[in-house]
Amino acid sequence: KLVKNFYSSSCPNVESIVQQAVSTKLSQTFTTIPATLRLFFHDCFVEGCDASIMIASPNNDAEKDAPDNLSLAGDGFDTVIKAKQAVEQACPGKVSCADILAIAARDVVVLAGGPSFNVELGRRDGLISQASLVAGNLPEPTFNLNQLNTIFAKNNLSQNDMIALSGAHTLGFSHCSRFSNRLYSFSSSSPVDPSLNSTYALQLEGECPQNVDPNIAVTLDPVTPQTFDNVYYQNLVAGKGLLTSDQVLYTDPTSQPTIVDFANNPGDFNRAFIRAMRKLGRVGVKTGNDGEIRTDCTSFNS
Ligand code: HEM
Ligand SMILES: [Ca+2]
Ligand SMILES: [Ca+2]
Repeated sequence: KLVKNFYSSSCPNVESIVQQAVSTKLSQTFTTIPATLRLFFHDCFVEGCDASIMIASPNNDAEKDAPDNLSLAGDGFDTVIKAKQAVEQACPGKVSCADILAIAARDVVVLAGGPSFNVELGRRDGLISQASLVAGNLPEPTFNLNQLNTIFAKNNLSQNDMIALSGAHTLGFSHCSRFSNRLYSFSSSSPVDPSLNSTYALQLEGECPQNVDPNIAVTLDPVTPQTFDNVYYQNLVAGKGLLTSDQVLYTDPTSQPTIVDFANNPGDFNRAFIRAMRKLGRVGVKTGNDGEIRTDCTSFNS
């Protein structure tokens, strides 16, 4: 079981050390924020929140090498690596990479203007990281509501949690390939997804022309891409959800009332997001003598 003050005697300053490292990294690049938040999510959904995502393999067969993880921005990994190095200076061998990632994910939300919250700690680092274990465990941007609910339910997260966590798309970018079907090949009768706001669709066609350079990415929240706020939900109400999996949360009548609530009441969103982040942080955790405390987040202790 995780607890808030897990390191109060073994590494009392861990949270301020991590926060300092995250701030320094942020002063170098804004991508620190969305990259770290997404990294936490992808870690927790595969083998639990155990920093399995951090392992680097010389054979490119670790979790991070799986197709679903190739678009994770390097700055998220770098944030955790830097924070771990700073923590090791103060308290060598005490704090897991999994906990450092959980703290850093909270810190980036706060640094982007989002709500602050306590992070439960005591996770141990996993001993497994395999690319082959990723497929089927992460949601795809083409998922409908049922598919989203099913994959989140496997991780003890409710529809409400799933909707709140999707609010992370208030920050960051998506490559054109993840949604271009909505612009050019939606259906035989309508190449453009009719749930897309038509002005927004034209804007996206401008940013993502057919056969665009695969490195081009556009903001997930076209209005406030650098601020953690509830504008993501206001966008969905306006037909400005970038991914199918975003827009479906408003289109589907089952989830629409929650979207309208979060769009109108930022306090409701913030409370739901905090609760969901805590629950996400408990997924599949190893505690006690399970796993290990890695010295270097990118490799198992030998
Ligand atoms: C609900 C199901 C979800 C789906 C289908 C999904 C899918 C995606 C996709 C396709 C991208 C764009 C990747 C790229 O092309 O580079 C993305 C980006 C992102 N996702 Fe999600 N995601 C989901 C949930 C989440 C959750 C729960 C979080 C965190 C709590 C999250 C955080 C992010 C962030 C911050 C970015 C921007 C990354 C960056 O700019 O580097 N997503 N997501
Ligand atoms: Ca993991
Ligand atoms: Ca925003």
